[in-house]
Amino acid sequence: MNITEIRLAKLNVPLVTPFKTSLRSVTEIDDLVVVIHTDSGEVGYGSAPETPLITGDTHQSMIDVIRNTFTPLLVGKSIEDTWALAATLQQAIPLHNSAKAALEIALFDLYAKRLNLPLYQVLSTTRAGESLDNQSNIPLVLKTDITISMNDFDTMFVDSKKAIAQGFDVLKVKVGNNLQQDIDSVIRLYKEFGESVAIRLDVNQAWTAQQTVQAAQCFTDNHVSIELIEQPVKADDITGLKYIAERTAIPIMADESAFNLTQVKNLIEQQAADIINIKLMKTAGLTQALAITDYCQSKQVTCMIGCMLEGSIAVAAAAHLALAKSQTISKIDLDGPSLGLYDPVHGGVCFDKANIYISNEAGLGISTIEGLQFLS
Ligand SMILES: C[C@H](N)C(=O)N[C@H](CCC(=O)O)C(=O)O
Ligand SMILES: [Mg+2]
Repeated sequence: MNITEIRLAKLNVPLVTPFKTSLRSVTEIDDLVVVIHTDSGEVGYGSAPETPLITGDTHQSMIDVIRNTFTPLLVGKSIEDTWALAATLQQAIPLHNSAKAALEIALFDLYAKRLNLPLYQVLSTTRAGESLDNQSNIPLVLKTDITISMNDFDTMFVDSKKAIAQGFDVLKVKVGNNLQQDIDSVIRLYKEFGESVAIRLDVNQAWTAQQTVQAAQCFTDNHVSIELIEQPVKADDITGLKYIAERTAIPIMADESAFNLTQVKNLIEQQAADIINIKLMKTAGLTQALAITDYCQSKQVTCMIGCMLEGSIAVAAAAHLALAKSQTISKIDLDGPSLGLYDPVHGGVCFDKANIYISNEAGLGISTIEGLQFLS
């Protein structure tokens, strides 16, 4: 099975409600879709959103690097060599993690189809040629949290109530607006809903280390139980993360500080983070995400599988990874597709509010995608 062509398309899905973090506010899922064609007629799908404030990648930068750098490296190559092709992609040029992620996902979709295995079974191996774990007894369902966007308290209250009514039992509450307002909103949300759901916070880098310790102390003083605080300080402020981790019992999760294995090792060695949020758009795809989960498993560090605001092609790959590495990835933040008004991707992984059902179809199992707008 040889690669003949790589086509690119846009795929947009309006959101049920605007997605607001301390970094950005958006009203639709906006993905670049990669379609890898082969001489057997089989196609592989991958996708990536643009998150320039986090990854530095825009759709235009992805289009340029895929067309100019990656396509010439892949066309004509055999899908049998997917592990080597992924290594070639990673080494070809620094950065461009989102483009690499979309391509790796499409390559592994094809590779798993070639092996006639669901992707999670392929990811249960760590490299080509290893025998597959017997995964037949694992349940093929994951439960995701849901993002509660950063808004005034009344809006966050309504959004939380609706999410709980839909069956979500973990709220990922976005904060990072104004410290006192953040603290007040979280305390009030906890008093309203803390009995029935877990509450995790994502600050998206908006607090200082001192503010984080102050907020954590307020939560403790008010008997507010917070599951974890995600990326409270700037991505490069590892000293700040360590300062916080030394002063609060609330687990601290690294997100924007943890793109690659080197950063993850440093965070864990320095005891600057308790939990690592793995996202394929940060790790440049599946291979480095596997290396990070293997390392975290060896250090008995818990991981979350996360996503950007993105649709169900790449998030399906993340769900397969979570299933393959469920011993280490015990927290799931794969709510991107559920935040959309509908899912244009059919077959394979089904995102049904809090539940993510993973099928045993080969690869990602995608049958059709509605509304793809191919780029010329
Ligand atoms: C969508 C997911 N629950 C989430 O919150 N991801 C963000 C980044 C999303 C973005 O800005 O696209 C995160 O964990 O920081
Ligand atoms: Mg985050």
